[in-house]
Amino acid sequence: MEKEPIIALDFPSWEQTEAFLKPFKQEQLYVKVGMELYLQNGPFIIERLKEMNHRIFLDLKLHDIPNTVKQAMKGLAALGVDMVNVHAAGGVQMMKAAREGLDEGAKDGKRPVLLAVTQLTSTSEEAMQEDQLISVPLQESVLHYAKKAKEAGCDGVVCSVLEASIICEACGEDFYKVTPGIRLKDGSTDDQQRIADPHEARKMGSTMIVVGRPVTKADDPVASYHHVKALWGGQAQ
Ligand SMILES: O=C(O)c1cc(=O)[nH]c(=O)n1[C@@H]1O[C@H](COP(=O)(O)O)[C@@H](O)[C@H]1O
Repeated sequence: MEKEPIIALDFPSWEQTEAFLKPFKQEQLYVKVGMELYLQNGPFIIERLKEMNHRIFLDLKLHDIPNTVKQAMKGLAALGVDMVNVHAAGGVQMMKAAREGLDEGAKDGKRPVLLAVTQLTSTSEEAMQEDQLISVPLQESVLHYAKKAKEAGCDGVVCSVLEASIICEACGEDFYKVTPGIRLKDGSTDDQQRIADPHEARKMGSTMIVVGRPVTKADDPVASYHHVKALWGGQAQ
């Protein structure tokens, strides 16, 4: 279990990202750069965050034909980020290709951790069945994707806290269960459907939690981050 919650830096510009990070002073963080920030600013963002010694999950959720994903992953590995992801729905061949790309592009022999997104935490069982024409229960779909991700050589999955324990049983404790959809009991759920608080995440076997708006939109983001971290670490109720 990672001690640091991953903070989703869902901002449009470096200026806003820097302003958010400033009150954290010298604290070393684990941050997530997603589509919003990366696609508008590019690799420059990664360089800046690395200079600040933060660990980086580059969340671009690749989903394309195997060769395209392999070549893209080669480039992402060369950026020296710590973790990347693909959509498991791209299939076993695509996930294998992602892993090959990372192995080939790895910097100093250290490749990023590879995760596969199962069912997005914003997806309810009802929406999955209707939009994707999947008739099995959502947990079964998530578990199926987790097994396929393991078979393809991924290090773990992105799932909700609600599926972490069944994945643990099927794929082992060391297989990463990275869980977004983290909400505090008194907060808003926003567009998330499968949510849990940091304390529940720890009990259910998440390896890492990803938290965005409950921290980034809080009146006092540093205090909110430390509250989340204490709940996650079991130092608060
Ligand atoms: O891959 C992800 O990081 C991800 C997968 C998923 O199923 N659900 C999910 O919310 N995320 C990301 O996790 C973050 C959650 O942010 P908040 O909902 O603001 O806490 C966002 O940056 C999402 O892009």
